[in-house]
Amino acid sequence: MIIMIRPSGEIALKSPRSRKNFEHTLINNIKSSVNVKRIWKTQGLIFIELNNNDTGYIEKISKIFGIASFSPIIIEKFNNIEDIVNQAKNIFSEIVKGKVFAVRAKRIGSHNFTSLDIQREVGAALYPYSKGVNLDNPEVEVFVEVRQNFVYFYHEIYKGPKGLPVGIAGKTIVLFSGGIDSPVASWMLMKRGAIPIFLNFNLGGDIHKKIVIEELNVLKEWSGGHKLRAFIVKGIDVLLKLSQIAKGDRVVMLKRVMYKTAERLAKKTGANSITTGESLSQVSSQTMVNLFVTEYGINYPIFRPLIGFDKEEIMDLAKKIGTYQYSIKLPEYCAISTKAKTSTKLEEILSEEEKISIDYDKLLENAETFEI
Ligand SMILES: Nc1ncnc2c1ncn2[C@@H]1O[C@H](COP(=O)(O)OP(=O)(O)OP(=O)(O)O)[C@@H](O)[C@H]1O
Repeated sequence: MIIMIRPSGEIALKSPRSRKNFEHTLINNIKSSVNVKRIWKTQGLIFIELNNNDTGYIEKISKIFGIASFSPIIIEKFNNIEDIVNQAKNIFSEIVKGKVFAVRAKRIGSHNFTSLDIQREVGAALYPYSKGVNLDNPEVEVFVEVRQNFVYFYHEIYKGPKGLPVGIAGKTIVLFSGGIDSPVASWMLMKRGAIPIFLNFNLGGDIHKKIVIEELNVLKEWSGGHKLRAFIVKGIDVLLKLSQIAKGDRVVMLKRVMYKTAERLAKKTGANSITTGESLSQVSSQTMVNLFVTEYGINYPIFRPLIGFDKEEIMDLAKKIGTYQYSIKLPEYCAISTKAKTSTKLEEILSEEEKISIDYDKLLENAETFEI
């Protein structure tokens, strides 16, 4: 089985050096995601020959970032247009049976026929098997692409997720709660080529951990075969410390602890950013002023890809990604009691922070780590 893969349009627009690098990463990701016997690249397209025992390849390829679309194809050599017509008849006569169809032809190279000739002649050859031709609204589209002395036949085009290949953008630390939003934020960074390293503060024991792992397994399917690393910190130890400070400040303080731990982890792992699932004004800890106080003094860029999304949009994406069904099982953690103030004061938070003296390195040393 041969698949023709069309990389995201964005890749073709890069400078030759970046393009080569992006295509190289994409090829490696494809090799790590499906069982490939042979892979080659020509004229901006990637071709793979799959080992026959790879089942579910359509679902797998449709989750590799950097791919715009793909088609299972049959490649043949030809001497003249009659060869092409005969081959098309063999391949497609069953497929157009009882259906209204259209032939779409493309041609690259020099030949003594045009793509219109191919459309006309292949159309005429298939017509007797079909229910008729309709170029505007066909039930089946038959594609014939002539490239120099080869011809490609296909009738299916599957969508890829577009974006850029995972790995081209370096690593980001994702503050990963297990709720609906942070898995979506992780997916969006992966879509732009980042490798996520997950940092979770466990606030709900084994149930919390189980949900986090289930979600990571779903995200793994989108990772282009990259290993995903996760760190699970004992969040309960932090909650105990927070009981010393004013109730209304606790949520923002907890977030500061998470950001600061993420900063340490970024240094340790060579990541260049921190990613969160925050969306402006979604809850009281995500007001603009609270985001300002939360990230004050953090020296890494903080990516919040969901900042302008409303909850419904985020939920729709979570369903598409596949994490929603696990996220909704996460219980609300009310252990840090009362809601955050909508407007915490930076000076107050900084002086309270001194009181609680947290050893961030120790939090990481004691974290449970695993790789998926
Ligand atoms: N226990 C946690 N461990 C790691 N990061 C967390 C944790 N809780 C929250 N975060 C980070 O802070 C962001 C905002 O969390 P918050 O609980 O305020 O909002 P949320 O809308 O419920 O987010 P989510 O749906 O991701 O849980 C999360 O998206 C995540 O990036």
